[in-house]
Amino acid sequence: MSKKTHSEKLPEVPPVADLEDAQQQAKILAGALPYLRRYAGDTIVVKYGGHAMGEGELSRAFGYDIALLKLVGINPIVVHGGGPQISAMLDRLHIKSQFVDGLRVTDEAMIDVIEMVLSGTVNKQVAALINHAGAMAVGISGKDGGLIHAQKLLRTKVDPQTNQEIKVDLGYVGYPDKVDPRVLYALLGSGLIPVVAPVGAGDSGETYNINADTAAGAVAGAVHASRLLMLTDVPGVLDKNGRLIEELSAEEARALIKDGTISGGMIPKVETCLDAVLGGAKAAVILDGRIPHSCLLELFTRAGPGTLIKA
Ligand SMILES: Nc1ncnc2c1ncn2[C@@H]1O[C@H](COP(=O)(O)OP(=O)(O)O)[C@@H](O)[C@H]1O
Ligand SMILES: CC(=O)N[C@@H](CCC(=O)OP(=O)(O)O)C(=O)O
Repeated sequence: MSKKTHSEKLPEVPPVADLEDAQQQAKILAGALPYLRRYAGDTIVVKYGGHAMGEGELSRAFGYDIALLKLVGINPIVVHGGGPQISAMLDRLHIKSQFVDGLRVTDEAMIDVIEMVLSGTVNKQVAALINHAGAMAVGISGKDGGLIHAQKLLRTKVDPQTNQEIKVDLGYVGYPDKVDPRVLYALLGSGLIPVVAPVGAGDSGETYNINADTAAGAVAGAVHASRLLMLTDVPGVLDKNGRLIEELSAEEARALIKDGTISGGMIPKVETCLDAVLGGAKAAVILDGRIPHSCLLELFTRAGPGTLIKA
């Protein structure tokens, strides 16, 4: 029987064409040194949005980025979404979705399907991407280890006809009112990378569907993450003319939500970033997850490609 070496299990390393290429690679690695030092030992929460989950090369690059962070001494925690994947499954079951301010109204028939897609299919796919890159990721849901305790989210809206506030019932949509990070520390302490599905449990053990941005922000706060990276399918927050806004203060962000420039799924994303930075995170960034290696570009180069939200 042939003896299996450790290196046989590692993912393929791209071939280096010649010395010039090798020197270029070495230069890039050396250039990353100040950043490696800056983040050594830090916890970084990465929100991997359903729209950012590309096919093939792109998702492989994401898995490599997260594995690399771990291997250089950073503690990454991934909180993933799965909105488009949920919609596809609900469509197959002929169940219609309705959204209020970017949140999916979730009735009793939908919550089981949503939990199945998020904690089952998507969670395992994301963990597998990281495992394939040579690190060890463990997929859990917010219900595991009592990580995310949730409460029903209550929303009100102003009725344009009567100008009165009306209650909007979003069903089993929850918000994380308590996060117990012990299970995350246990995994991180064992050299593992937690991959978290955004569902939580209520007082009676009922399941709540939590917007993944909100879940990521709550996790980032609970572990005092130094950074929150939000990967999505646009270059960042865009202005009225579709141009990228590179930096946003809390005040500017609120004004853009109010005047409708920021709408739909971008609202919980920006609100989460604001909560994170106002709650003590050093920075929160909304990034284009369609750019390969966007996490590495953001953390280890000057060319941070998205919108930085500051307090
Ligand atoms: N001002 C804005 N800048 C960028 N995107 C915006 C803006 N307002 C609304 N959006 C929408 O928000 C979407 C991102 O949110 P969402 O669909 O929930 O993504 P994800 O699945 O990554 O969480 C974008 O695809 C875009 O359609
Ligand atoms: C309440 C609510 O809207 N939950 C989201 C959970 C998934 C999610 O947020 O996924 P993305 O990050 O890919 O958008 C949903 O049902 O789509």
